[in-house]
Amino acid sequence: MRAHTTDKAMAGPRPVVMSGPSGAGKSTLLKKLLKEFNGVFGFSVSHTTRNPRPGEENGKDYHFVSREVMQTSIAKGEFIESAEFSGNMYGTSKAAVQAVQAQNLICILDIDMQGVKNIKKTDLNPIYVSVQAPSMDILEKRLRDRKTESEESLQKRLHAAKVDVEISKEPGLFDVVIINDDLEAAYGKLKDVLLEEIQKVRDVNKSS
Ligand SMILES: Nc1ncnc2c1ncn2[C@@H]1O[C@H](COP(=O)(O)OP(=O)(O)OP(=O)(O)O)[C@@H](O)[C@H]1O
Ligand SMILES: Nc1nc2c(ncn2[C@@H]2O[C@H](COP(=O)(O)O)[C@@H](O)[C@H]2O)c(=O)[nH]1
Repeated sequence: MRAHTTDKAMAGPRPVVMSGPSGAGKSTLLKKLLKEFNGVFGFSVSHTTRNPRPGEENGKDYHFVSREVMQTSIAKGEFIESAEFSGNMYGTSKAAVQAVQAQNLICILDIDMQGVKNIKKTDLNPIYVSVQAPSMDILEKRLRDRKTESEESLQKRLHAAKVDVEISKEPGLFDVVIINDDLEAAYGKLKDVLLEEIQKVRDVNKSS
């Protein structure tokens, strides 16, 4: 895609983009962050055309929609970015980001590499974090053990992961690249990167 400039109404604390290969551990890390820093972060709920996994909730994990609905919304200019990934559409709506920023929370976007490139063309100005697995073998094991993908989807995701690993080395693309080997160590690094922004939100909340 296709990137659109965000509206002025979307101004607020600096958002955070979490990217990296499928299976690297983005959701695991951001769930820990949302739990520990309740009232500081808010998740930008993306739209997708893929089917929900067991346990996923419509409106919480994703807005699960048909391709037709998503294409129509994109054509109406309702999305900041969208991408085709592993045979499905994914996208960040303006409303998803606005809903978080309206609450003065740090908005977290979990998006793929195409999304990163497209967000770079907007005025969102996030902190860019890449989460990587220690190796392709470990990534494959994590994805297989998660038991969410068909063999076809898994192969597509591993192919996209190889591309992601190479592109993420591009100087200046990410503010930080976190190798998610030991989960607690990776989480510690993530918190270090976001500490200044977390403190800003806490200070604003204290004085209001
Ligand atoms: N440090 C870690 N050590 C071992 N397993 C991990 C670690 N981090 C995450 N995992 C496991 O790896 C699997 C993939 O993690 P997760 O679903 O968070 O990845 P993801 O990057 O969000 O993937 P996707 O982009 O497909 O949503 C999960 O089963 C998770 O429990
Ligand atoms: N460009 C975008 N990518 C997104 C968005 N929401 C999620 N994603 C990325 O898709 C893959 C696969 O996710 P999964 O939930 O099917 O495993 C992963 O890399 C996500 O980061 C989005 O709105 N835009």
